[in-house]
Amino acid sequence: EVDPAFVQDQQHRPKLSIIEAKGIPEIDLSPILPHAAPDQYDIDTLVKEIGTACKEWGFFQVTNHGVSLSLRQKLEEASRKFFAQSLEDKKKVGRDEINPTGYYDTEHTKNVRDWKEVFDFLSKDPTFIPLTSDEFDNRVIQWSNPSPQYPPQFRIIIEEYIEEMEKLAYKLLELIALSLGVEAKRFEEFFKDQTSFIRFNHYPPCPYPHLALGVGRHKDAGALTILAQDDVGGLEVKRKTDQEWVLVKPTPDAYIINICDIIQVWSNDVYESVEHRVTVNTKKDRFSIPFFLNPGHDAEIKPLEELINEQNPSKYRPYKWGKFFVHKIGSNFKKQDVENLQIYHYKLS
Ligand SMILES: O=C(O)CCC(=O)C(=O)O
Ligand SMILES: [Fe+2]
Repeated sequence: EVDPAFVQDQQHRPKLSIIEAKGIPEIDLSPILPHAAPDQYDIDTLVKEIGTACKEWGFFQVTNHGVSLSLRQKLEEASRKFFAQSLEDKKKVGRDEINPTGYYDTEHTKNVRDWKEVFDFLSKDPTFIPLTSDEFDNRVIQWSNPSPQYPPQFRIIIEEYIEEMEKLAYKLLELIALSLGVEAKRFEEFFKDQTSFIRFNHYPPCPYPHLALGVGRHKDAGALTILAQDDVGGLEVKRKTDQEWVLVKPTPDAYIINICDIIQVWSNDVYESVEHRVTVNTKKDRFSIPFFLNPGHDAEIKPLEELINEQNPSKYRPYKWGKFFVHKIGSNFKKQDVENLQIYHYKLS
């Protein structure tokens, strides 16, 4: 018998026939590789491509991104070894309500349990974060990273990989800023005390792929996500043109990039954070590794002044990233009776 905690409402259950998202743009980043001689024409073309992808899909894949393939393979190998341990060993680096980093297997998305297990690791150790989501509570606490004992070197490999993710994320942010017509470094200031983290996902085979999801439909709350998926497939994106769920076909060595809620707000809805989800299958384990680029907890998020005017007024009321983040994390940790906080709750009507 399937545990009802995992069962999706009828209208959110996956279809068995899948549409392949051939349309998801694949973007070659070689014009901005460190050794590339900068050619203004190539860079302008790249910026246009990124702008179109952000507008039409909210998702794209990048190749020639400069991240070492052997480092990625080392990390993927370490992730498999970590999850292959006994539950008891994994729980030695388990998450709790005080320090929500490390291992856990009970995440909920929109109050339905996800068919997966996870290991989270922060970019910055310590990371400063508000104690509560109450806007009048000024107390700040520190989160720190777990110290996994197995596989050996796991921590060092993760730290090395995170450095690469940050470099790629900043390059992408510059291209996105240019595509919106603002200064390349416009977003830099928000990331001084960043709250970014990397997540290791393991989706075990599931006997009820028609009822459960690896991750239920959701939008990512931060600025930008850089995802490495393996060759199994399962990530689906809600296509903007017709609201159909389409599969993001695995491309070896490419990264999947998606615009998250904060860029949606900064751009005043020129770009949108797109819904996605992960389906599971009865036979294969699937592994993925998203890097979530998040600003400092104190960053105030609102549409960029350069993009609003009398004809095009701000569509959002400002919010503090840390408060939003803490609220979200609390609701993913356990099932709640109320609707979770979503970015549209900040929309001005
Ligand atoms: O596993 C995947 O492909 C995507 C996971 C995801 O969307 C998330 O962790 O936010
Ligand atoms: Fe996601």
